[in-house]
Amino acid sequence: MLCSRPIVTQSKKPAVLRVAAPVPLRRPFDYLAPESQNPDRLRPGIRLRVPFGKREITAILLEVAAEASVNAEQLRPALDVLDDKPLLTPGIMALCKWSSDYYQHPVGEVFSAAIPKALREGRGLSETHWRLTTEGKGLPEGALSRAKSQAKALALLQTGEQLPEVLKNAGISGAVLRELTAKGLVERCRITTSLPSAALKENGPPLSEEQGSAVAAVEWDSFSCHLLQGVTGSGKTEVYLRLIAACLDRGEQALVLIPEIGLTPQTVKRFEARFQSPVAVLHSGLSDGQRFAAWQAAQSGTAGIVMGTRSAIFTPLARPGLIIVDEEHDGSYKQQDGFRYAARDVAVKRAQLEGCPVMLGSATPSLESLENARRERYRHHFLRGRQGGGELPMLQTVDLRGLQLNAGISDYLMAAIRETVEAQKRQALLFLNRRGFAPTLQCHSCGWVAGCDHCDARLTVHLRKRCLRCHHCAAQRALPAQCPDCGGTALLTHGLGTEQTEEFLRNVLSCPVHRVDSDAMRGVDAMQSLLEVAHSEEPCVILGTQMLTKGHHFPAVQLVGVIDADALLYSADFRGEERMAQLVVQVAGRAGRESAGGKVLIQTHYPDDPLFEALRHGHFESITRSLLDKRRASGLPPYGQLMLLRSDARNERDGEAFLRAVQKEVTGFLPPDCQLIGPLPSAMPRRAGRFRWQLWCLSASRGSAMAAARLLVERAEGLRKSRELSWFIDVDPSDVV
Ligand SMILES: Nc1ncnc2c1ncn2[C@@H]1O[C@H](COP(=O)(O)OP(=O)(O)OP(=O)(O)O)[C@@H](O)[C@H]1O
Ligand SMILES: [Zn+2]
Repeated sequence: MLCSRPIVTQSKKPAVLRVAAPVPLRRPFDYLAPESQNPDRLRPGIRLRVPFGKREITAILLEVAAEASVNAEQLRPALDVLDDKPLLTPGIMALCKWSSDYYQHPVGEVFSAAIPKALREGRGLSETHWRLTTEGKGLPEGALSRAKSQAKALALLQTGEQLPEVLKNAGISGAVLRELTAKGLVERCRITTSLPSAALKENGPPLSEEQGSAVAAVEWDSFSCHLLQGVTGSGKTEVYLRLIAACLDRGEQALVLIPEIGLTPQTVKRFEARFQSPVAVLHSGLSDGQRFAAWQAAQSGTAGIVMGTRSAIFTPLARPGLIIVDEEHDGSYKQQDGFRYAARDVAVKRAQLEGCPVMLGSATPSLESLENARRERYRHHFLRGRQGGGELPMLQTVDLRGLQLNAGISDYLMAAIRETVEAQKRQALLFLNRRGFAPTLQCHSCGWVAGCDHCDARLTVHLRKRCLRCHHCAAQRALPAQCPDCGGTALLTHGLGTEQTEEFLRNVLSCPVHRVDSDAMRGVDAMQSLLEVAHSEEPCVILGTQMLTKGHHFPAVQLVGVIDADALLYSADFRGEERMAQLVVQVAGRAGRESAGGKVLIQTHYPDDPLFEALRHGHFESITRSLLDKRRASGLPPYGQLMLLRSDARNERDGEAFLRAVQKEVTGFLPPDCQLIGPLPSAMPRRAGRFRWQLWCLSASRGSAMAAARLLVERAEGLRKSRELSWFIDVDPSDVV
């Protein structure tokens, strides 16, 4: 940090502490060591309190350097050293530095992703944890069952040592622990690097040949990347469980990424049924205290298994041994704001840095991963058949041309729904990727259409809440009774949403209809109660958006209907077709998971489209092959590396002008295999009152892409711009619209 007066006047050249500070600037900052500080304590990965402008902040020590990057006489000393030993492991330190460089994001903000809030605010780590005494371990089962809290504490401690925070989060008070201590059953001890338990609570089923060879192919102790392509219900999770068992057996920890919070309770339950070792869970739905506890359990090594959504990839592990990324194709692995990383790609990098195996699993792998497998960078394993009694469902298209539709449903689909819920007493799952009642409201007298004042978009009619809502910004207003232009009272709705189909089905069916979309499913609990319904196996219809496609297990679903496949067919994004194929295969995969005779009906006006043709024959591989050919011809990912420089401004032309200026600055300096395209307006140019432009940069190699990213950011930072214009770089964007 710069300061006008010299603070240090020692003759010997003082050590320079280079830190990552949690500020939006793309560079590290230098400080002097606090006076009277033991230099042995100054190891990379510890936290320091440092002055920053007029504030004090917590920063992470990156390195002790010999030379300052500014005049050494201007350095200010750090105020305090907060940790005796590094909070972050060398693996995480290297990962954060790589991510900051690769995604061109400020290093301090990247480090913030790796540390829970409590620690960023300077709180200390626990130095002790609780464990059972010899007497506690010997206690017969059911002892203390009358003292509920005490019994609960003992049960938790039976799975291994526990941090005070973990016990507190489980509702166990200090008083309970004191009582147990007085009885000589538990004790508090300093945290040692004990190994997590490798014992199993239950053995899994004997593996199929394909499962067995995927497990056997994983070599330990060194980096290797595996792609497990297994049809829905083929036993991918069983492969993960076996690998985790082997990892725990080696005294190492496994990190498992899953795409959705909604999937966590289910998956955690399945893992906890298998292993003695505690599972530390990290996702965005946790309180700060819960997050702190889970993070510590991972970092100290007490949790053998660490499971979480996207950001869990930055959790330090005392002894990393295995990384698993389930549903690796899922869009939620890409962060869409701030630090825009792709957790699947970061996971592969992390495995490489930590020297451990990583397994990516999916029924519908991304084209990126398939191409890596084809080039033999990843080892490719297949699970081709279903396990556990299910058979892959039959897929059929329903030609909608000329057919009468009720709330989007043809008589043919309706008959199949009735057959399923009324005759077979099973469940039907219907997929419609649009929430609300209808996407358009129009005046029948003058043609007025309800549009958003802030976006280039129409407002969606939500009949139940009697309002119009923009699905792109937060705008909402009451449903008008009259046309605001001509006063006409005949207002029509066009198009279809889940609310409308739900209402129709409720009127014609006697069984329950459950709607699953982000309006109906607020919070983790809503999904849990839906899953309870699904597992109760009562005949019902489950109607929902892509929330339904996320790997949930619906044992009683016999019929899957895709109501409007055409809506998926045309997309402004070059990944549109890939997503559509993944979505259809995933949603189809919910049918017939535990019995034969599952059926999938896809309603479309284009039954001859080659995509449907291939899907009908169950040829996901032939679809991906033809999609890869198209990408190769256009040089798009995975054959070229894409990044976008995006701007966002209140004035219609500012963003374009800014990107043009950047383009001019870098022209002639980019690596020869990089190509700039644009500036182009976004597919929806105005959103939430701001105009959005993008400059594409397509590179033939990763090395050039990284060089180009650095240059683009450096030049963009150097340009003058209006205060209300903002810009950012998106490396490997998942959405380009
Ligand atoms: N080798 C096996 N023998 C018998 N049953 C198995 C075997 N492997 C898995 N199963 C069972 O088959 C069912 C599906 O397995 P699993 O959940 O592992 O599949 P998956 O591929 O992960 O499914 P998803 O489509 O949700 O990704 C489960 O009920 C599981 O217990
Ligand atoms: Zn809007």
